[in-house]
Amino acid sequence: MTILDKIIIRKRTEVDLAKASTTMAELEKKPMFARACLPLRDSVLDKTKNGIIAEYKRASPSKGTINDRSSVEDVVRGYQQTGVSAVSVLTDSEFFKGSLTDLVKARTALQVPLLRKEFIIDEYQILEAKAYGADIILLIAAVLNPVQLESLSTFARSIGMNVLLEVHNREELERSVMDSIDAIGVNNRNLNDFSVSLDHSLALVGLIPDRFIKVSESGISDPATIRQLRAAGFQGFLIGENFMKTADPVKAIKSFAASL
Ligand SMILES: O=C(O)c1ccccc1NCC(=O)[C@H](O)[C@H](O)COP(=O)(O)O
Repeated sequence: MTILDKIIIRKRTEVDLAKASTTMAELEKKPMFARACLPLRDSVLDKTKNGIIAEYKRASPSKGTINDRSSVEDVVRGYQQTGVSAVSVLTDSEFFKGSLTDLVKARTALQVPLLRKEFIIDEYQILEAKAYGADIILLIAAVLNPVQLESLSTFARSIGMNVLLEVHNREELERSVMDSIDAIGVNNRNLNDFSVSLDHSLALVGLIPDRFIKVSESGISDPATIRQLRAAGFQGFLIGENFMKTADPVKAIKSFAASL
């Protein structure tokens, strides 16, 4: 069984438990649910911003604990000060030590679009994302078939959320392109064996239709890589570990952004 299989099995249980404790109607009544989501496209294309989608990431299946000392608010505020286009917060607790509380803390500290980084398999999690302050949801082609993708992305759009579709190879991209998504992210990390290669982004960028925002995800650790990805056609760059693994993620992103 792969790590992705294990995550999805766990997710089904988590969603059932969450539904039993808070109804969808209750989520819709939460104060943050009523706010209008910030558009990812505008922020990524804003020339005064740097295209980085900076991630708050405490731990991961591939690396174990990355940083369990830095506060969410301090880190995301620091990210925002360096001109990032968006911030990503992992909300999975079992494998990434994240939470919906982290998401709310980030929302309260931020004015840029906020991504709920989660393994979404059910509309309930999309309502949760909005109720806890996210503007963007992630849908992963490796765990959702086209019918599920269409249904979840259409639902997210119907409540005003932005949709980032994540693919890892050509087959996933070709079966998943649809009008109900806003952005396509190519994950350089193979989620089954954790190997990372920029070649995935470079091979797929030319196949992504221009109407979608193009994002390269994972394993980005130096400004020269951003320049290479930009030249290849990417507009957004999702980076977590490179900043979070340092003692001071804000200092790390400041020096990274200064060299862009
Ligand atoms: O990061 C992992 O080990 C991982 C394992 C299994 C599923 C997802 C995983 N990561 C989620 C992400 O997509 C990354 O956190 C994100 O792209 C940032 O990557 P990085 O800059 O390499 O931290």
